[in-house]
Amino acid sequence: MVNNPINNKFSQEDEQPNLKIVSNEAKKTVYQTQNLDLWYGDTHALKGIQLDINENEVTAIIGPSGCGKSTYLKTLNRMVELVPSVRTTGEILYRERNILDKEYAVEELRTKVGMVFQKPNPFPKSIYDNIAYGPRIHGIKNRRILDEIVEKSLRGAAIWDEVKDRLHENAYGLSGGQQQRICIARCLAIEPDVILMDEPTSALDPISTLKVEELVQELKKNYSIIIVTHNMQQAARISDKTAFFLNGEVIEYAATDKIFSNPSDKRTEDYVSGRFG
Ligand SMILES: Nc1ncnc2c1ncn2[C@@H]1O[C@H](COP(=O)(O)OP(=O)(O)OP(=O)(O)O)[C@@H](O)[C@H]1O
Repeated sequence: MVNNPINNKFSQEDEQPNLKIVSNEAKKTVYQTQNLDLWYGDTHALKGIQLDINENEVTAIIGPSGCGKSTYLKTLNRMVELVPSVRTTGEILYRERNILDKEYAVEELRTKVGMVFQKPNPFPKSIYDNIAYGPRIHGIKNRRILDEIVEKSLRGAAIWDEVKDRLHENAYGLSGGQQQRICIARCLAIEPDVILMDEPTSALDPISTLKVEELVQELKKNYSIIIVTHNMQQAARISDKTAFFLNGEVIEYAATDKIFSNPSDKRTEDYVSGRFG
């Protein structure tokens, strides 16, 4: 039977004096997922998910293909609603309000929660227009303000120096790794609270991957980051907490050190040690 990861994770860590003790007390919770179930038609893709996500941390979601990682991520900005057969029960509290409540305006949520996808997806526009796109939609027309936002966002995504002399060239002319950082900059331009990342480095070479990983570490000072990754070394390198999903359930959720060095559940141990998945 699956342990309740939320209720027992800290008490288990307290019993392990050599492990880093993670306290929830100092950090605020950005998302609280409570009894979340999700179906695509008859497919029960998420089962009884309980997960609290802290602000200013990197939370990694790991697990084998088809276990529900992307589905869970896409519930956090309600993108999953784009699939007509989707049905959900339970609650996802974002800053203490249930985003699954129909009264919660999805447009409002999307201004707070940005998303970066597996494949870099810049618009077929100039670098400048890619970053200015969101702010313009929100009514900002003043050129000087837009210039400031563009520079700040590109600096925030650690790509300003590489593109500052070619802001009006098409973003498609950049490398894949640069395009991904443009997409992160585009996300920052709307000043989100949370950044969701769905395997953001799986299409990138090792050097670009390293740059994005370093960037994630930097960004967590100001944002809460939730990242789906197949790359367990990446989860171990960059995340504070890790949730292990299997068959639509959260099997274990704890400090990343614990998940990778001393997991409580045999299935987590088998997965992180490469015995399946
Ligand atoms: N649009 C959809 N319509 C129907 N079923 C879906 C849809 N998207 C996902 N599923 C099903 O939901 C389950 C979870 O899929 P999901 O994509 O969330 O898994 P994942 O862990 O992200 O997988 P991967 O690592 O391969 O990306 C799977 O059984 C999948 O087939």
